[in-house]
Amino acid sequence: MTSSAERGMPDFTGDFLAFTLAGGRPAAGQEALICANGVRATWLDDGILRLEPSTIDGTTRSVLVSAGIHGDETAPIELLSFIVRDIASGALPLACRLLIVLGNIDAMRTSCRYVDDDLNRLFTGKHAQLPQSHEAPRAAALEKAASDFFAHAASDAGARWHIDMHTAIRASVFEQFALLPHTGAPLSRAMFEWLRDARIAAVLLHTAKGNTYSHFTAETCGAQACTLELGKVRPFGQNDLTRFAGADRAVRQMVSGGEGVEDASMPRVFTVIDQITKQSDQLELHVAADVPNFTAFAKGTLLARDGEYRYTVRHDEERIVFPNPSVKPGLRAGLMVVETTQQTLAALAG
Ligand SMILES: O=C(O)CCC(=O)N[C@@H](CCC(=O)O)C(=O)O
Ligand SMILES: [Zn+2]
Repeated sequence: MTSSAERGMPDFTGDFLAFTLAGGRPAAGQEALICANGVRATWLDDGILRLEPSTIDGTTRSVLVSAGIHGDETAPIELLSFIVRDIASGALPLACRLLIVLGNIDAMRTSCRYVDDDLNRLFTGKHAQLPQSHEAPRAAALEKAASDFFAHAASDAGARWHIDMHTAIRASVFEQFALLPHTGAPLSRAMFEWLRDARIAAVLLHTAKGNTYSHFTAETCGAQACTLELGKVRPFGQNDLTRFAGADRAVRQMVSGGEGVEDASMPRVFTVIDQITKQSDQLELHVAADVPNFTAFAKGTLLARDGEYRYTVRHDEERIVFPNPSVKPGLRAGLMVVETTQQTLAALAG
């Protein structure tokens, strides 16, 4: 194994995003490099990189940080590539085993959410039902990479983390929010405190199993996992990365083992009470394109009709998240949530 300095920069750590988009592969025998501070960087596959500190013991955390599961959600992809650069150069100390994943590379190349199918609907084995889909092998590869990575992790639940970074199609009442998968495990106070430190304003609690990446790592790998929505979708190079400073700082703090900043309030919490599922191409969603995520609707409002199906607001107030009539039939066209901040925060496990 040679050091990156011996080989001369740039290597795959200098600009992991550019290297990945260009379809770069390390030369044979050059897949593992020793970077600054003795960090070992191992290129595992397109867009998949493992970084390890020089010493690892039974308490070392294992952290998966991913971006670009949707190819057009570019800001977190840029942030993640800068984190790789800074660890490799020594500017950011590394205190955990770290798996970096850039998700849907072909969709990134064409600035679209996906090529054939939404990658974030193909995890927990769903890819096996769509073997012809362009995204199916990628979902299988990402599942395997996560399983292999966490197979060598400390067994303590607090030692396994997955942060999956996205941006959303619409604006949002809460510009930055998180979604937690539903696995039946108790909600983790450590996760909520980290989300607070990341300046996440709201947390959405799923109440049903999903096929998302964070659901897979939570359920199958025992990770504390979340999906972050950090702002709006924009093309590469058009992001104001200062708007992502809170999450960027919190991810850097997690990987370097630094202390969080406790000067923000806990996020508000919303729990999913129903899902509007697209039954057919007849779906009418009565939510205009400029209505932000988490907009509230009053009891009795008709929000969707699709053949015989109707969605009418039942609670005094319900908020809609990710309304999207353009999804494929059978998929989620909107999530309905109600606020549960008090009871959720009161019940957090220590
Ligand atoms: O803006 C949108 O409509 C979608 C943004 C996005 O990609 N959200 C994730 C959320 C994952 C989850 O439900 O936990 C997704 O839809 O995959
Ligand atoms: Zn996304």
